[in-house]
Amino acid sequence: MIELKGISKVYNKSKPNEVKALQNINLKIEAESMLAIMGPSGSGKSTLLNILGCLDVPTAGIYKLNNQEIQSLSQGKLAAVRNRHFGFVVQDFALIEEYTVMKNVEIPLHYSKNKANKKERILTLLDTLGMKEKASEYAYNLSGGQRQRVAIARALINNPDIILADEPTGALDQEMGEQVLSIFKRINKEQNKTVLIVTHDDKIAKQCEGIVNIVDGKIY
Ligand SMILES: Nc1ncnc2c1ncn2[C@@H]1O[C@H](COP(=O)(O)OP(=O)(O)OP(=O)(O)O)[C@@H](O)[C@H]1O
Repeated sequence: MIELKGISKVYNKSKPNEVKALQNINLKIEAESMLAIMGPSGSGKSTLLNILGCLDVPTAGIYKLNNQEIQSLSQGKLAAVRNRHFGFVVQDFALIEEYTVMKNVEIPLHYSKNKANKKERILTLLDTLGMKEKASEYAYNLSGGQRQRVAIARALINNPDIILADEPTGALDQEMGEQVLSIFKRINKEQNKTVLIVTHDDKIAKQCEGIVNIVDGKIY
């Protein structure tokens, strides 16, 4: 499903502060797999996730998604690929605090053509994540684990086939982290979504099907 060939990313190219964040990355990710991406701080994990999720483009190399080369698409076409295929979850949840749960999950639908049965779809999704009864609650009244469930619902509302999660359990205690991981496992197994999780936590990584190790911008 995903194939990276010779992907490199250089920030501030040819300037004194040039950083080679990724160097000659070759990686194949099968559809419906669940992988952890691990590596020391600054090793290039977020850069890789941003390129995979079409939030950024590589400096060199080929990125094929479902056999289509996407590394040199225009910004507009890249955004369309991103909206159609990817859902994002981040460490600090990135919810709008003064919005209700319902309104937070609705945000990606503003950019989607498929607005049919909006309320029903959101409630069904919240139900599968154990958050239906909190639909009218404001984000600022939720616990960390509940916030991450809402963020996961928001990532899923457009029915993407790939979930990219950057340290999704990093702001949660062990128990909440385990619960959130079990949600990702369920999404992977029951909804057949590909799940890629950046994590520093060995316990989380061990529960994935495979681990991509990055050191100094290279995969080992
Ligand atoms: N926008 C940017 N401009 C310049 N340099 C950047 C930029 N983003 C990241 N970098 C640099 O690229 C390298 C890789 O950063 P990246 O954030 O991908 O690492 P990471 O493994 O995700 O780190 P962490 O675990 O600390 O989040 C680092 O040296 C970082 O300082």
